Amino acid sequence: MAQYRIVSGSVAVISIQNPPVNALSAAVREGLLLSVRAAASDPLVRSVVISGHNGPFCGGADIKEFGNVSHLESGPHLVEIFESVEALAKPVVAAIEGFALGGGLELALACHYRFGHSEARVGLPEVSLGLLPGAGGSQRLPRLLGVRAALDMIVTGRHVAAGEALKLGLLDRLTDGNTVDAAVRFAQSAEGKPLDDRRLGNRPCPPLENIDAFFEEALIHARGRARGAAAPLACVQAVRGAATLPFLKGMELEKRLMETLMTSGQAQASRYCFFTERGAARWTTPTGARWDTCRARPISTAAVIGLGTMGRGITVALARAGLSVVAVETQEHQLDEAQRAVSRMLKGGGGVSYSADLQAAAGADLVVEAVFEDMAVKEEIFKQLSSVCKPGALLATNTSSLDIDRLASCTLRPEQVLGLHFFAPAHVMRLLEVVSGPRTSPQTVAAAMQLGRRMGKVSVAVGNCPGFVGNRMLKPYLEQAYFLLEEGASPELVDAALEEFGFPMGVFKMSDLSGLDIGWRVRKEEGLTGPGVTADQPMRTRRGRRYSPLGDLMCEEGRYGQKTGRGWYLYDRPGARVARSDPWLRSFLEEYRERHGLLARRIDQQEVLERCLYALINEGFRVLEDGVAASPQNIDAIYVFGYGWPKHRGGPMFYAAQVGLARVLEGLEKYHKAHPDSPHLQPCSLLRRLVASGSPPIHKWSEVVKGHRSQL
Ligand SMILES: CC(C)(COP(=O)(O)OP(=O)(O)OC[C@H]1O[C@@H](n2cnc3c(N)ncnc32)[C@H](O)[C@@H]1OP(=O)(O)O)[C@@H](O)C(=O)NCCC(=O)NCCSC(=O)C[C@@H](O)CCCCCCCCCCCCC(=O)O
Repeated sequence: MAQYRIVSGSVAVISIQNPPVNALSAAVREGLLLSVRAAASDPLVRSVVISGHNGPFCGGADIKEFGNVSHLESGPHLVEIFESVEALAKPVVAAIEGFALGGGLELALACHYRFGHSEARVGLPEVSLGLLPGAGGSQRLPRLLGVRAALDMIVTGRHVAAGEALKLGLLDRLTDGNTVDAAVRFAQSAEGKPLDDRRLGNRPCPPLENIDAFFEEALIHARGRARGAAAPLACVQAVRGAATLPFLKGMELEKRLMETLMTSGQAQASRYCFFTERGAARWTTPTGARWDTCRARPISTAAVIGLGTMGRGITVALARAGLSVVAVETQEHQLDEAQRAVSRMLKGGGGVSYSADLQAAAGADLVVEAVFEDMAVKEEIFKQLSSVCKPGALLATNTSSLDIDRLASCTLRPEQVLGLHFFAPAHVMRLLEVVSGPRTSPQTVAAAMQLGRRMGKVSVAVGNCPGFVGNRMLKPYLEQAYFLLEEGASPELVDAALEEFGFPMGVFKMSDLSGLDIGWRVRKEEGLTGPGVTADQPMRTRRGRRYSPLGDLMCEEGRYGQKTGRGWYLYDRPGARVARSDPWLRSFLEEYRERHGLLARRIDQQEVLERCLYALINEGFRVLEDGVAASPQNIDAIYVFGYGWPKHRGGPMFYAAQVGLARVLEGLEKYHKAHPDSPHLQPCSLLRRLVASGSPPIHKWSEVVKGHRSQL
């Protein structure tokens, strides 16, 4: 839909009307084209302003139409509309408030002038949807900005603030006032002036020296960052077309590349991630609590207990969300250091006060305990908090795996106790697992979810079990990686397979980064290693199942990863980041295999991927079956935003659907037959039931899950 009105006697104002983001749906495209034609044919109209109704200019093409080719093809095409806008013989001014993104910016590029509000932002983020700007953006933007600046915007998809856009020449003018009024005044002043030179399709791209070398390098750079995603490479190709081909030829190239991307599995996966991220806000718990029926009590003050790395990050995240925070650290020397670190991160005080006394938490609406992962210490703190804090205050623990219900039992307000699993660094990472125990009230979940949103996090409501969702699924993945080393693989081989798949870091590099000692401590607490294990126990079996002591042996050697300069890889010094292969490790693994009578065999990347990923996915099905996650989409959001799962592969559960559930089941059956002592490879019953019911699409899985008792 587009509104059409004439103002000041000669200016046609066309206003895109499709809340909330004024996306270019078929109806909008229809309305837009009709309005442009009306303006062209009306002799009273001497100029045109295009704006967005009620604020935002336009969020781009309607992503909801992308899954359906018949939707895409109904109504006029964007390319055709934008050609008519550019060809209009009357000046057309885009009045950009809020944002002009994707097709929205492409529309503005087809206009002859661009006016922006000083707080607007513009960008071509199609790459993050597995696409390229497919309505002329890849051809017009380089003609306006030059190849370098345009390529940067198109390949990164970043949003550019109005001030920068003005400097780049992307916007012609900024205003702090009413953008449409300013654009109307300007349009009138431009009436009757020549427009040829304002039509970007008529302009050549500003020349660039050593063009071939430039694009070769750009391609190498993009390939290095793409982690297997095709869209960034297609973006480079399209911009190269803009730099080397006449406009219409460039448009043909853009169209060809777009058609390939649009129908790809990667674009489907990226689109799925877009909606999954937003869908997490519409949380439900199988106990009946829902986002739209629970009123959240507002939180305006918070206390953070424990100012180690996590506590500092959480303090920063809460302060940036506008909360008044009291940061408590009972160790005086740590308190000073933490205060300096937090102030540095916040670039000043930022509404944070500090105390060494737990009593300081008395007035807070929410307390986040962030001491180290020790149940006894946490229990003691929760006992104290229960009496110190005001009635109604929520008590949260930042933990990656401990039992929320046990902590709730230490208090007189179990319905107000929950887990907030932040990911390090807590002020940077997007994911927050909001963990409710069996007694946590829906209002408590609602308040935490709302707070997560204020902090800019993708917050996912999950149930209480060891490791919750993310770490619970990570365990079988890590376990298979260790087993593969025992069987003949090297850390380099395993990591290469996972990095080629698209993870930013393979499992062994990740383990070096986070510290091998963390898992060692957890295994000791679980009685899998350490003094509790009697000498007569076989080293490679625990509780009747296969166990790899490799991680424990590494820690006994003092190899904790990057922090000690040695782990699965070698580093130049403790704390250094560049991983090098370590000959010591090679001999260590050889000796280990010899000692345990293990014959090293040739392992290929496919086996690495299948063993590690299928074991993780299998646990994901168990998580669904147990009701610990409300949907496969929630699991995928957790993996994409917290564990580096590549967006262009959609998340583990989406990936399973894309590979084919029958194939995943078959793979698990094969590996379980070969490794019967590894229960994580035994296909779970939900996966079997889904396959038996014909592998329904992912949004229908919940129908098969239904009927199962939930723990959420
Ligand atoms: C805009 C935002 C920055 C706003 O953020 P905010 O936080 O305010 O709000 P939300 O993100 O929560 O969003 C609110 C609400 O709106 C929904 N939504 C947002 N954007 C869109 C959209 N573009 N389309 C549809 N819906 C949208 C969102 O889902 C929320 O609703 P929900 O119910 O989920 O809560 C932020 O939203 C944002 O960043 N949006 C995305 C911006 C973006 O990426 N834009 C680019 C879109 S892609 C594009 O524009 C492509 C064009 O370049 C060209 C298209 C040409 C097509 C040609 C096709 C040729 C191929 C043919 C295939 C041939 C097949 C064959 O061969 O057979």
